[in-house]
Amino acid sequence: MLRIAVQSKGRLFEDTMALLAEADIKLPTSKRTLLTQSSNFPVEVLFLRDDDIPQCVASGVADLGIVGENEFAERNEDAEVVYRLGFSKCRLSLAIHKEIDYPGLEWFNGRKIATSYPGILKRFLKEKGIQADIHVITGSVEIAPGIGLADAIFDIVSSGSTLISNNLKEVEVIMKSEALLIGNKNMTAEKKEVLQELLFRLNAVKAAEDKKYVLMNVPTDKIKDIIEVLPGIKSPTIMPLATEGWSSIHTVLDQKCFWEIIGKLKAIGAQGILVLPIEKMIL
Ligand SMILES: Nc1ncnc2c1ncn2[C@@H]1O[C@H](COP(=O)(O)OP(=O)(O)OP(=O)(O)O)[C@@H](O)[C@H]1O
Ligand SMILES: O=P(O)(O)OC[C@H]1O[C@H](OP(=O)(O)OP(=O)(O)O)[C@H](O)[C@@H]1O
Ligand SMILES: [Mg+2]
Repeated sequence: MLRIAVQSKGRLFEDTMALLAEADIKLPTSKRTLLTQSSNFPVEVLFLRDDDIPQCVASGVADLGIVGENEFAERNEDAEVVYRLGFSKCRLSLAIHKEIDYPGLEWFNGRKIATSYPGILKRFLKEKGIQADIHVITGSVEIAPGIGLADAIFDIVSSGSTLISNNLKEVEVIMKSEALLIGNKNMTAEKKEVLQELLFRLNAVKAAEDKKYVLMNVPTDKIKDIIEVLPGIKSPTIMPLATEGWSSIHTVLDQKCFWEIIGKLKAIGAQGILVLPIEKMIL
């Protein structure tokens, strides 16, 4: 039985639970238990505040944890990154009042910086030789300069809208972050085996992300032209239609280049194009 520590509520909770569900790991839906077992896979889920997840995994109380890279870096605990999950993307940045002319990092010498990430900030400032005063605050960091609590902030930025609404501007990006699956370094061979199965499922889910299954009817004499514009996983499947001179082509397309390719297919003569979601993909 593998124990996975997951954020009990907050930014990571929904995407984490959705990912486990896509990997067909069934968990009871009633939320208020702190430890819950899957009914169809040998894992149990432990719900914690994200701050406590790295330590819990490093100490072996949990075998795995799903946590933001920022929080993992801040805690500096001895666990390993097992898989980069790709959601909850954000960055940790230094920001100052929007009207200040920013000359470069030396501006921070002698300034007071408010943050919930003192560990990462301290390491960064030391590496750059900047002497600043770190003021630890656990939330609403962006308000600090406006109320005279600090000259600058070091916090999470995603869209940047919190900075804008507090009259701040981002001047240095210190680290990029995404959700990570972290693991204890001393897992037993049995647990590692379950982890391999979990990773196999996560890979299948991730590989299918942003991919579409596309079916279309094409004039048989245009098949060669159509294949030239299709970047499918291998070669596309081609089947004759009942109507003489027509064929059906099936392939997988990346969402990113989807519209561009569909346009080209139509121009060549493809018709009746169907686009279906893909749940899992085993490569
Ligand atoms: N605006 C955002 N966009 C994308 N990801 C974010 C954003 N804000 C936070 N995150 C990521 O989600 C993680 C959890 O954020 P959340 O705000 O839920 O943390 P928290 O308030 O510390 O939660 P907890 O109550 O568990 O301690 C962060 O550590 C970060 O990795
Ligand atoms: O660049 P943005 O898209 O505006 O996102 C950044 C904000 O998101 C997070 O706060 P959250 O909304 O989770 O609220 P919190 O203060 O309760 O953590 C983070 O602490 C920033 O304040
Ligand atoms: Mg937290």
